[in-house]
Amino acid sequence: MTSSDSDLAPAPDTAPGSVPSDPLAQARAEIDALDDALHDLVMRRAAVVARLAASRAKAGSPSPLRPGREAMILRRLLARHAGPLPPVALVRLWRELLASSSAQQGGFTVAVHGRGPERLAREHFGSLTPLEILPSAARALAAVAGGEAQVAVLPLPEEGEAPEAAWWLGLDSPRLQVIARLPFLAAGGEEGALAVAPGAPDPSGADRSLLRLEAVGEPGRAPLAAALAAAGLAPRMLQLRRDGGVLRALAEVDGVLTADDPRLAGLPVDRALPLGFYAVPERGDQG
Ligand SMILES: O=C(O)C(=O)C[C@]1(C(=O)O)C=C[C@@H](O)C=C1
Repeated sequence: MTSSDSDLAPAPDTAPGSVPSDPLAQARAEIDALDDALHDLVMRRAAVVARLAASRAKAGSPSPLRPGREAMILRRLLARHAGPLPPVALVRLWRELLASSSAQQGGFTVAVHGRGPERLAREHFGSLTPLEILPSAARALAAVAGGEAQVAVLPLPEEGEAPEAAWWLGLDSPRLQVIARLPFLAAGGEEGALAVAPGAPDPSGADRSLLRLEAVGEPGRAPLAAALAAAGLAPRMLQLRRDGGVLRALAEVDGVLTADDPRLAGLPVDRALPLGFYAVPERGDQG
């Protein structure tokens, strides 16, 4: 046997069918078998997605993305998760799978504004999804409205931000709506972002809605919060801004809120417009 033959020949330990005696070779043989099994399942999963895409079951919808369904999948897996793989790594793996699954159902581009949103969009929509980085939230929303991108990822609104940063003031809901909050697995205290897409999001079973309020009479924060609570819409978050004589508020409330919700009718405001909803993020402190 030449030296090049011996380089190519399998080590005696790893000959097919034999049980390797060396612990490293044994673990690697086990990993190879598991990789084959995982790969088979990943290919089977992609074939089911291809069948779904071909079935026209989602025909007519502007985007293949179903963020509520994705949240349900991740919650279910996190609930059964055990062992040394950190939950954050589990979520990363599935985010790649889910993103490629959306891409399989049609071109999928994400318009992004902001550095934090750019990082979160990359993590959420996977390493292969094209990101279009835009200089303003308005440009990112225009890219989605014009069909150049399927989703916009934008900074979380902050009270006191400059009017041009407050993209939610001009969000053309129900045409464009907030559909997801990033990251889905949140450690708490870190930066967040919101995803906006055409049409209504799909509920995940545990969701929170955003509501834009406008009032000329300038009610204060406490009376507005009390009125929302009395209507059954106790705000988890309430941001206020006064532009000229008009008060505009952004409230985050539990559940799915739509424009025909009767609770909106009695509010002491001139306009109450739901801006969409998103799956309540999972806590990932231990991950
Ligand atoms: O359930 C669907 O509608 C799918 O398109 C499948 C799938 C998945 O891979 O599980 C892919 C993309 C959607 O955002 C949600 C789920």
